[in-house]
Amino acid sequence: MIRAHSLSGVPRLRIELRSLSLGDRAVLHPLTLSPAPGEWMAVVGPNGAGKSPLLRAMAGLLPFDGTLTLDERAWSSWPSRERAQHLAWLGQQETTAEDLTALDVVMLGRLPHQAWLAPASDADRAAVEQAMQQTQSWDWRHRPLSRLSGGERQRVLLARALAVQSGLLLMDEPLAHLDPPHQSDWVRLVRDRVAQGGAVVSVLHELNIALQSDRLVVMADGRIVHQGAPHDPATHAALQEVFQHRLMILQVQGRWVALNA
Ligand SMILES: Nc1ncnc2c1ncn2[C@@H]1O[C@H](COP(=O)(O)OP(=O)(O)OP(=O)(O)O)[C@@H](O)[C@H]1O
Repeated sequence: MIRAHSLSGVPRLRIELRSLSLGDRAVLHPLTLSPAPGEWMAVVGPNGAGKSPLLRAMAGLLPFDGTLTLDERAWSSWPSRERAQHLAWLGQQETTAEDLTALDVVMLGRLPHQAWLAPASDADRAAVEQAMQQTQSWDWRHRPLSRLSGGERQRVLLARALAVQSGLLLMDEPLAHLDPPHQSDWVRLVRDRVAQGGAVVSVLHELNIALQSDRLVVMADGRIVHQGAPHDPATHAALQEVFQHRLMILQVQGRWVALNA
């Protein structure tokens, strides 16, 4: 596998949230979260727990009552271009211009690095090729997004996020549509990112993948009910609790796995 661009000066992201409302409903309640450089954090919990709103708030995409800081400086006071260089986002069911080719879509990830209306540089082209090779999407780079399968499309959108070469990578259900080998590739990509000093936060429904992260953030009813390592019995207890004791958490060949009970 091609190694990721080496990351330096990864800023510390921190959210201190008092509440977040959608419409007239408070869907998140007081919480604090701060992914560390060199850490992969997996946010898990049942449907409707508030995982997506939390991630969107951390990416500066949803307003909330509280503070969001990068290196202890208010998110809103950072120039938008610098924010976009530091933080890459992969959302759920993202729509983008479907008639763009896969290559053009991934090149959008380089916008934060390009001067206004400037053509792509050699560094931009290299970053795009690297990201597309990493996600095995390079071979169909000239195909429009509308003519790709769900998993192929997801890999292009993942490549776009990787091409930013940001220190912070936030991904909401990144494994949607990915088959098991590509899920394993995704784990390797994330591991590579954090080995370079990056911070990765992912919302995951795949508990077996989440159990390979550095820290599980377990949510229920708009709150973080536990944060801990995958091997920690307290983490297993929290997972059992939020999933109504309908899991079996076992160790198989040195790895923790969750099975439906
Ligand atoms: N537009 C909206 N207006 C009001 N409430 C909403 C809206 N969107 C979501 N909610 C509510 O916000 C809460 C959090 O929902 P959300 O789907 O974002 O959580 P989640 O943990 O990401 O769930 P899932 O695993 O189903 O993706 C739920 O109670 C949901 O009903």
